[in-house]
Amino acid sequence: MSQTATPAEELLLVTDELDQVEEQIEQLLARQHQLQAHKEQLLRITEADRRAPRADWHGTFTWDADVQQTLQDTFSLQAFRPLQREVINASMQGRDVLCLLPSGGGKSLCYQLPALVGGGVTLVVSPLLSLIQDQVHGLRLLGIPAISLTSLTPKEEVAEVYKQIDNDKELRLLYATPERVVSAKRFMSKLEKLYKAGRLARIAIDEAHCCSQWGNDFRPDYKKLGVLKQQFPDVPILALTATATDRVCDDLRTILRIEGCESFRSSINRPNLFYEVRQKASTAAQVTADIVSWIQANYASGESGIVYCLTRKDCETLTGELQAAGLACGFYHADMDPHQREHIHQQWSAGTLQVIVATIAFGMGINKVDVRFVIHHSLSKSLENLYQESGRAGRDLKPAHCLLFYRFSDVLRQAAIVAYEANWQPNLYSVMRYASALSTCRRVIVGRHFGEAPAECSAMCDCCARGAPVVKKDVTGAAVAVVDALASLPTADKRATLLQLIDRWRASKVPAEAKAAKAMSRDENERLIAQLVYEDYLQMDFGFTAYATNAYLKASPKAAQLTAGKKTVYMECVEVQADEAAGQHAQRSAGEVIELASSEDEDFQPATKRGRS
Ligand SMILES: Nc1ncnc2c1ncn2[C@@H]1O[C@H](COP(=O)(O)OP(=O)(O)OP(=O)(O)O)[C@@H](O)[C@H]1O
Repeated sequence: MSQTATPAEELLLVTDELDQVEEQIEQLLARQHQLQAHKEQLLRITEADRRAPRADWHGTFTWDADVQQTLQDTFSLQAFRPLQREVINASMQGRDVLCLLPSGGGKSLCYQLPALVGGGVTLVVSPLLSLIQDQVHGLRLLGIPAISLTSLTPKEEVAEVYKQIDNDKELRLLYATPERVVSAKRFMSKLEKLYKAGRLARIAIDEAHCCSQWGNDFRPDYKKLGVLKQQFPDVPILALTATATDRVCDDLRTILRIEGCESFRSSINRPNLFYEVRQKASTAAQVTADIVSWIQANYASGESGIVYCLTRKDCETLTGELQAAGLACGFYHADMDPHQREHIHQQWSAGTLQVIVATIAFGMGINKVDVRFVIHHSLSKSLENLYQESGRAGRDLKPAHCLLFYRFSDVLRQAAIVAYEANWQPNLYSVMRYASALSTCRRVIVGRHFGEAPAECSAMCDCCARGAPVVKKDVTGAAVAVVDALASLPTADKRATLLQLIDRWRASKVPAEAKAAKAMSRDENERLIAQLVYEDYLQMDFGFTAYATNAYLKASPKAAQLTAGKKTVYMECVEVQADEAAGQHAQRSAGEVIELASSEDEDFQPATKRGRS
C-alpha cells in the first residue's frame, strides 16, 4: 500500500479487495458443492459395484432354472421378449437398472417375475390408480400375493394392508402411488421396517420418465423419489419407461440416485405401426367427415381405436358427431365424474364402444392390447407425446395405424395452451418437423429425436409408402411477400393472426405478390407460413386476455436476410399418382399437391422416394 494513500483512497482499495475475496469464496463454495455432489455419486457407484458386481447379463446364473419355471408355470409364457431376461438378471443380481422398452414390450414382467423368484417384497411405484388396480387384479388371478395402497383404498382396508405389510411373509408385490411414497409418513415407516427386516427386495419405478421436467408427463412427486435410494441404499431400483430421450435418462438417473445403474434400451421402433399424416380440412364438419369415412373404410368390423383431441370441448363435440354418423363411441377427459369416466373406459375395453374420444388424460392406464388405430384430431404438444399416444395402438404386435390430421392453425392453438410450460417451443417444433415431413421417413424422424440409428421402415409410413416423386419449388418470392405483408401492418407490434396474415398477403398492393398468393390455395398459403415459422423467418407471439391466450405471428430477426435477398426458400411438393403401394393409406386424388416440407430438412431428397416396396 502506498504511504501517501489517504484513508479514503485506502478504503476504496480495501473494499475492492474484499469484493474480490467474496467472489472467490462464492466460487469456491460452488465448487465445493459440485465436488461434494460428484463424490456422493462416485460413492454410490462404487458401493453399487461392491454390492452387486456387473456381469454378462446374457450369461448363466444360479436362478436361471427358477426364472424359466416361473415364466412358464405362473405366467404361462414360453419365452422372453427382447431384453426381458437381461433386465431380470441384472435386477436379480442386485444392480440398479434403467429399462427402456417400447409400449407393449413387456416391462411389467421385468419386476413381477423377480418378485416371485427372489422372495421378499417388491415395492412398485406407479402413477395411475387404474393401472395399479388392473395389475393387482391380474396378479391375484395368477395366484400372486399382491396388494396396493392408494387413495382408492377404503379407510377400513388401510389398517389391514399395513398389517399385511408387517406380518404377511408371503406378500410379494406392494403397489403405491408416488404421492403415497413421498408424503405418507406412516407408509415410509412401514418401508423402513421392511428394510430393517431385510424384506424390502426391490423397488420398481414405473413410467420413470415422469421424474424429469425434460420429459412429457413430468410429475413433481416423482422428482422426490430420490428419497428411496437415500433411505434404502442397499435395495436395487428398477426404473422403467417406454419413452425417454438421452437427456431425460441422464436426468432420471440423477434424480433417482442410480448413476451407476445398468441401462437396457431396446429400439423405440414399433415395426407393426403404420405412421401417417394427412392434411386436416379447414372446416370442423369436413374433419369429422374425413374421420368417419376413414374409420368406416378401414375398420368396418368394429376394431377398437382412440381419437385424441386437444380440448375437453373438442372431445365432447366430436363424440356427438361421430355418434350421429353411427359410430359407437364415448368421450373421456379429466373434467368428468371419475365413475362415468371409468364406465366409458370399461365399455371401450370390453369392445361395446368401438372408439374412445379423449384428451391426453386418457393415457398410461390403458391396458388394452388390441387397439387397431389411434387418430390424432389435433397435433400433440411434442414428438414424445405423439409417439407415446400413438404407441397405444398395436400392443399385441399386430398391424395397427397411427394417423395424424395436421394443419398449421393447430400448432398455434397448441402453442397458446402450452406457452406457459418449460421447453414448449423445441417440443412443439419437434412435432411440427415430424408432421410437415414429406420425403423423410417418419420413423427416421422419431428415431433421430430419441437418439437412435434409423430403423428399417419397410414402407410402414406414408412418406415411404407413397412412392410419388417430390418436387422442390423456389418460393422465395412468396416468402418475401409474407414478410412484407407483416411489415405493412398499421399496428406498431406488426403482428397478425394466421387468418389476418393470409388475407393481407392475398390482398397485397403489389399485384404480382397478390397474384402469386392467390395462385396457391389457402391451405398452401398456410403451409408456406408454417414453413417460415419452422425455418425461423417468422415467430409466434402471444397476447393474453382475461379469458384466453391468443397466438400471433410476426417477423423474426432472420426475416431481414430474406428481404435482403440473402436467403432462398424451397418447398417440397408431391404430385400423387395412382399408388397401389400405399393402398388404403393414400386416399387422395391424382395430381393433388399434398404436402410441403422444409427445405432446411437435412434429409431433403428432391428426386425420388426411397423405401418403397
Ligand atoms: N415374454 C412374453 N411373451 C409373450 N407375451 C408377453 C411377454 N412379456 C409380456 N407379454 C405380454 O405383453 C403385453 C404387454 O406387456 P406390458 O403391459 O408389461 O407392457 P409394457 O411394456 O408395460 O407396455 P406399456 O408401456 O404400454 O405399459 C401383456 O399382455 C403381457 O402379458
